[in-house]
Amino acid sequence: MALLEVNDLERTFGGIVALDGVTFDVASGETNVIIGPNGAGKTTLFNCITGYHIPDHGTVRFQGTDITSTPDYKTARTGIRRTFQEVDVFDELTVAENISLGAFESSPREMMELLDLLDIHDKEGSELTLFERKRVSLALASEGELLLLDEVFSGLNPTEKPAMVGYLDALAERKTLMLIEHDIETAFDLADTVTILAQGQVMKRGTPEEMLDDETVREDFLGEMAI
Ligand SMILES: Nc1ncnc2c1ncn2[C@@H]1O[C@H](COP(=O)(O)OP(=O)(O)OP(=O)(O)O)[C@@H](O)[C@H]1O
Repeated sequence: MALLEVNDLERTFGGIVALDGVTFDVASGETNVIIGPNGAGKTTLFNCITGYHIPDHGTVRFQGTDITSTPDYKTARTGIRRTFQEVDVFDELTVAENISLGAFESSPREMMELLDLLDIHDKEGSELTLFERKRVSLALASEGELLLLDEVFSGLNPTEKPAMVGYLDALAERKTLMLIEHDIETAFDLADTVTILAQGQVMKRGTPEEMLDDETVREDFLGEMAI
């Protein structure tokens, strides 16, 4: 059984069709990267998986349970956690205090160590760099089994990007990851599977190698990034 099963999801906003029959599975332990042009429906898909939006049609199942109508504050407890493009860390709290808000069932120490946060545990949120804030929000999300990560690389400098790939590789050994990513090279570096979303539909799903082997995908979606 797949960890996440998305079946025939549809979501419209007024006359705009954001998701138009999206179906795919994510296996436990898989790292799935979602790519696609602006307005493709990537964020709406995350919103429907977490229950921030309820789809007009279709189902989302997590660990075999139908969570389609479960609101987001409850899906977090079922094991789906999310990070946002706008990093949500409390400025007036220290790193350790921020992480204590993550409702960890076990000690968060392992995740703090993995994300190199132990040395800065007493630094206040307001003093953190963007890279540090992103690692705090990753630690907070890491209590989940399935982590939905929205553009984790945006705003990072050329030294921080490969370091973040390293952190995500380490996280991927313990968790199932879904990432929305605009940088194709980074996406393909991390992905076990890639999902191309366009106009609210899954255009193709497969390994990075399968994407690169597909001439239509190369021409239509990968552009000059496909070397
Ligand atoms: N709350 C909303 N109200 C109205 N329209 C929305 C809303 N959320 C999304 N849309 C529309 O749905 C479509 C899909 O948007 P979505 O944000 O999911 O795309 P995306 O692939 O995440 O885009 P981007 O890469 O630019 O973030 C777009 O046309 C968008 O304008």
